[in-house]
Amino acid sequence: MDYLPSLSTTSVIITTGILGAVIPVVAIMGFFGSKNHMPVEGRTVLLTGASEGMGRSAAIQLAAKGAHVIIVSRNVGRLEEALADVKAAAKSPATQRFTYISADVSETGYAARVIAEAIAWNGGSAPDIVWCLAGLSTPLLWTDPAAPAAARHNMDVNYFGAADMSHAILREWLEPPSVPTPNPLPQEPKHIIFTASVVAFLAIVGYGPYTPSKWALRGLADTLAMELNLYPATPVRVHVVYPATITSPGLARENQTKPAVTHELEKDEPPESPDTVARRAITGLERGHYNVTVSFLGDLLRCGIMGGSVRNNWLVDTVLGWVMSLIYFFVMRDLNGRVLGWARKHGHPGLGETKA
Ligand SMILES: NC(=O)C1=CN([C@@H]2O[C@H](COP(=O)(O)OP(=O)(O)OC[C@H]3O[C@@H](n4cnc5c(N)ncnc54)[C@H](OP(=O)(O)O)[C@@H]3O)[C@@H](O)[C@H]2O)C=CC1
Ligand SMILES: CCCCCCCCCCCCCCCC(=O)[C@@H](N)CO
Repeated sequence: MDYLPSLSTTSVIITTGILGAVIPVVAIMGFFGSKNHMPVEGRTVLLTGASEGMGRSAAIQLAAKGAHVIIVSRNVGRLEEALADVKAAAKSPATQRFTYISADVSETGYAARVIAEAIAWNGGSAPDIVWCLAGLSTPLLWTDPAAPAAARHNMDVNYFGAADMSHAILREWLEPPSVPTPNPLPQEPKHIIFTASVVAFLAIVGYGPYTPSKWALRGLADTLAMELNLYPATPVRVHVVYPATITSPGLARENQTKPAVTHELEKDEPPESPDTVARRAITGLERGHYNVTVSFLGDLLRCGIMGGSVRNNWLVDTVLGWVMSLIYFFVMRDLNGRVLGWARKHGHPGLGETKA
């Protein structure tokens, strides 16, 4: 039996027609929504995982917008190099401040130390925005002997590294006022930003050690999005950014273990540079988006799995969600068919050798 047919032309025509009706609506709504929901000029931003890749690009772009910037990662040499580039991008070099803090986000207790050092450096005030970008991916088939240990490490860095930071910074931001003020002035919201991946919308073969750590971030963010309603006097916004493939040093590292069949399916999503992904993520954050995507495909995937997540635009997200329930009939036949076809062509992938 040939493996299942790929996307049929009918489905493409239907999809194009529906999206052709929706896209102008999206464009018009985007045009009128020009308020910046995450101003950074004069505010302090702390970014973990910002000495390389998307985090380094985001730090540079936020410095260019006037933010004071703290970058956090392990390797001091790379931190110093990245900080030089961040400083060079400053909008107002005479007044903006920059520093780095070396830390391993997989270590228990790192976050409290980093926040304490950040507050000491920042004149006694906590950072206004915290963006957790530190992460890695170890793609392996789940039967690979190295998969369980890789899964635990990916969870330690990608999930617990961000979860512990969100716990530490929320305890700073949500400290009850020493003197209760009956009518506090409206404050510019603080922001906690997680960085997941489109595989947290659509799981792909070969990412078993990685994908659950990014789905876990969605679960925590959705919980906080509801829980933060308990603190109306100190507004905090939570966001999750969902990149697809980024041509970063991390991509080169993960490709060393990535199964060939994973490469085959990933070809459908064109890779983007760290600068492009960071720029699109910041645009989504400035638009006030909760689940922030960096491509139209990513936004379709977002709408295909919203559940109780905060919507960016109820009308558009609902319509695209309906469309996606139709498209997924064809997409999942295509993706699963290609994996089945791969098995027919290449045979049993084996259980033994581990590349990690
Ligand atoms: N690359 C891709 O295709 C995709 C990446 N993502 C996600 O986007 C984020 C950025 O990815 P990418 O641009 O590829 O990043 P890179 O892998 O290129 O860079 C990772 C950064 O995080 C730091 N880091 C890694 N591990 C730790 C750790 N344990 N503690 C502290 N810092 C750490 C690294 O510095 P150091 O080693 O010195 O600690 C470096 O600054 C990650 O969360 C990733 O999972 C999402 C989708 C696709
Ligand atoms: C309309 C709907 C069409 C759906 C087509 C689906 C095509 C699959 C694209 C999967 C891309 C996976 C990128 C993973 C990036 C990542 O997180 C790793 N590089 C880890 O760093």
